[in-house]
Amino acid sequence: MLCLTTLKRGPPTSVSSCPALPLPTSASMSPPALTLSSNFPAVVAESAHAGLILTGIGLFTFIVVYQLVLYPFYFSPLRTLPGPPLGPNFLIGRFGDILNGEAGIPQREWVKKYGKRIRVVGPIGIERVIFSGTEALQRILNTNWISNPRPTFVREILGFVTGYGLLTVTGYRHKQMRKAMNPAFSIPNLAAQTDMYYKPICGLLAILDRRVKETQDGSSVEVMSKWMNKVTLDIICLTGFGYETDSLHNPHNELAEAYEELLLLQTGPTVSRFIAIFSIPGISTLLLSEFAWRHHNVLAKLPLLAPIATLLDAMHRIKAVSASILREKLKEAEYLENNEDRTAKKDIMSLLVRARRADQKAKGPKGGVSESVPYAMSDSEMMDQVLTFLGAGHDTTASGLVWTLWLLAKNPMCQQKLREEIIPHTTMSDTDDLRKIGLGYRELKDLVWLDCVVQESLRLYPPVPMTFRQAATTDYVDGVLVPKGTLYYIPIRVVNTLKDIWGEDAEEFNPSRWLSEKCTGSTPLTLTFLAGPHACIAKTMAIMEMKAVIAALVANFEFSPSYEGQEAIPTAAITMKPADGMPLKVRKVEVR
Ligand code: HEM
Repeated sequence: MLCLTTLKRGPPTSVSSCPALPLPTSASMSPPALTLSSNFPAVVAESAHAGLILTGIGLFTFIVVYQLVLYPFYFSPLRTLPGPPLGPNFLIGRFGDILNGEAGIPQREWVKKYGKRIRVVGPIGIERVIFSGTEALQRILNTNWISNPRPTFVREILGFVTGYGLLTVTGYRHKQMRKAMNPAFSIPNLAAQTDMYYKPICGLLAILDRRVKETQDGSSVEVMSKWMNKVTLDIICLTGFGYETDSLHNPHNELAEAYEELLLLQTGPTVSRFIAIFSIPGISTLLLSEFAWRHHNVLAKLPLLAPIATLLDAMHRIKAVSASILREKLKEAEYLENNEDRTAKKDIMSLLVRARRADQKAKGPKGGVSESVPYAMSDSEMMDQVLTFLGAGHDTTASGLVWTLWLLAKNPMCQQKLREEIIPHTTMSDTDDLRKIGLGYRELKDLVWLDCVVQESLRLYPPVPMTFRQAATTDYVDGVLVPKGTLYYIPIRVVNTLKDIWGEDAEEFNPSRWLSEKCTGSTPLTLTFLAGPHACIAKTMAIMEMKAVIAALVANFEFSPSYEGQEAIPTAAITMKPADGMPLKVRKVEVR
């Protein structure tokens, strides 16, 4: 047994200085000098080793106790902010509530109880502050947006799945990229694109029609998430790249299959695992390497890392398709230019490729970086944009559509009113008994009740229920000293349902509230598409697309809950999804 004095202070000067050692007998002391001196180096090494281990353990224990208890309780400048008590488990903080609760609802309850400036301690003692006042959010998202970027772990995860494009860049780089991309999302371009929505939409109508007709009672239960994911993927591929996926008719389409696998990874526990893994410095570079791809099968065998293997595999396939889409677009642009063909391709990528060629020409062979010279995206940045459109551009809209259908299913009168508004704008198809719809940008915008329904659904069930920012500098926000490095939890769903903004029925579905907004001309703050320079670049596009899909569906089908007492269970992952995929009963609307 080693004595403590030995461990703490190095080699003992005499045997008796170590009280834990039994006193040697005269027999065992022979020959004393020789025994001591021959063991001495080993004892020294062992003691030093043990000393290091104990110091390490002590230091580690101190750091853990400091991080989990001392800092949040006694030292943090944010400790006086109100908020839910620490725990119940110091290691995960309030993370369990967030993970197990409905998306955005624990936060809403805390804001109701503690007010608009609160502190929540998350895993390993990391504090998050939640500001839900308009001025504080304005400061974080708008006035001081450059000092409050997305945290690294968010950028790493988003970058891995949606490319290192607009969703991950910040500051001047972001300004340049956004400026280059804005024209592709302008209203004239979007207006020119709306007719591209209708091919996938008509495909969906025909599929649902057939499935309903195949049933005996004329009503089929359909998992809405599945169909909305397919139709939105097909639409973004057409409008984004002029690329026909037709995942609606082709269940083994490689893009659709890869995205389905990614969607399955979007569960609270898996996303938290990703957050932990992507917080390790350098990990995304490693995971993006050829080495990681070659060994991803090894990861698949380790239960903790298996989701990473699935992520690598799905992204590998998505990137292969994206690269071929981009190659085609570049070739096509060159061909059209060389042949002086002015045929205007209306998809977003064609516009970006054309704009890039023009900028490259303006820059000249030497290139340039000053603000006066146009900024031209590199090939890899273009590739990142393809991934961004695919990743950010279909899952979100699909989620918005699913929630809108759910709200309509629960509110049959509202659904009927919508149908009555839309049907006069439809024509009967010659080939089947479906109502065809081909509304353009302006007509979709002018359908008042459709607008109210879609806006109200996006308010109540925002597809992205929350996001994060991180203070890059110490700042005063709403009178609170927020230290550098603090995580801001941006409570999108909470702000969208604040009673002091939306009234007593803030948490209820009431599309009529948007009628009065139209009369007064002022729209209160909704954060569904965020605000400030990082607000969703495709807000108008997403709303138009949702309107076109909902109008076509409601004109032809009635939607109702699939069983008595059905409740929605919004899960808390990156986008807000119904846990059960949202089965709804679909019945054909009678044609009179
Ligand atoms: C209903 C559908 C959609 C919703 C609710 C939505 C919501 C959002 C939100 C909340 C953000 C900010 C995220 C953050 O900063 O943390 C965002 C950013 C973004 N969204 Fe969307 N989005 C939708 C559809 C789309 C579509 C269809 C596209 C592409 C075609 C798209 C592309 C982007 C991009 C590129 C950004 C980054 C903007 C920037 O930082 O400058 N989104 N979106």
